[in-house]
Amino acid sequence: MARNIYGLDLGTYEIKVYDKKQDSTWKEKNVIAIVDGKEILAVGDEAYAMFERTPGNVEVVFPMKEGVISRFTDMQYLLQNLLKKERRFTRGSEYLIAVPTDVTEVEKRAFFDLVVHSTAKAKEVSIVERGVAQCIGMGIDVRKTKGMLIVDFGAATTELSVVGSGGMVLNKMLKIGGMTFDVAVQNMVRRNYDFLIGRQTAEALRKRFGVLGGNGKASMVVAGRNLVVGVPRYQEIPSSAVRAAMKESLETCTSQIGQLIERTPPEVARSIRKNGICLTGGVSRLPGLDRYIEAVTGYPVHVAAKPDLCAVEGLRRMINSKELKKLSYSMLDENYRWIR
Ligand SMILES: Nc1ncnc2c1ncn2[C@@H]1O[C@H](COP(=O)(O)OP(=O)(O)OP(=O)(O)O)[C@@H](O)[C@H]1O
Repeated sequence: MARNIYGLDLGTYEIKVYDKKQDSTWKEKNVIAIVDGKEILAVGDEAYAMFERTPGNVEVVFPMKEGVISRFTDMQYLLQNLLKKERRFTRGSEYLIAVPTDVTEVEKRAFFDLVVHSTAKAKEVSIVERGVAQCIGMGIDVRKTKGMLIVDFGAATTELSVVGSGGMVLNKMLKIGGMTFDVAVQNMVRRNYDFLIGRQTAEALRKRFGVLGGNGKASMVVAGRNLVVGVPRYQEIPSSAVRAAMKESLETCTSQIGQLIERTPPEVARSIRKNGICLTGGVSRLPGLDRYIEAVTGYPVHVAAKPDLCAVEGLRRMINSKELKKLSYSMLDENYRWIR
């Protein structure tokens, strides 16, 4: 069978894949369900549907943690199964992988090993900084732009990338993301209401209320367990409490954005002021997040169309353009060095 080319954006929460042969993009949850510590029960969206609903002998695991692969074998199994699942998978294919910049060489190398040392038997593996892929995904000519600041609000990380003149100028990865907000909301509900809710309920609360907007008096009734009487109950949670729970993490993000801009060379910073800050990643869909960042930083803020698919869209464009492909690095190349 002729070789295929896959574009992979491996996120802590969701895997996004571009398949050149099918010319299609798909995404699935980066989750695996394991029975008795060894047998695989389900992968992807199917496994996520079991999250927090399984019996004691079934473990639902996220094989990536804070943007990097933490359970290599599980991740390898998961990816291979997702690629094969009802899709015409081609062994010995080519891979273009979007990787975070602010991680160690060993952590980057794991993305390479994932497809080379597996039954996928990749023939060629190239990588590109995720910030650069996202810039391309937004239709920006990275070779010509003098300065762009991309803030990728993911599930477990927020990656700040200053891109200019065809490459990465500055980059910083924060260990804050949608899951951090979910845990903060869960803790707030437990502390203020003696009430236990699951992560998916916390996620639903923050997605509904966001950061700004509305009349501030909205509330939502959620199911959970009352910790005083120890039985399942319903509890009304006001939007103000949810927003207060996310405040500290949001402030850390905006202060880090400010610090990165301060470290940016003046010429590049001037372009950022003109172009504004671009928000990508699933969490940038939070209602009011763009206006909040705009108010705190004083910079114009835009949210990318389909923000969670921005990087994989960039990979699609790179795979289909010889010129753009030059912005990636082959990991099989002896001269490969991540930082030029
Ligand atoms: N409409 C929405 N409102 C708010 N948050 C959302 C919305 N849709 C998705 N999210 C959040 O986006 C996150 C997933 O985004 P994304 O796919 O960019 O992350 P990821 O790439 O898997 O993670 P990371 O980049 O940290 O490794 C989840 O935390 C999810 O709750």
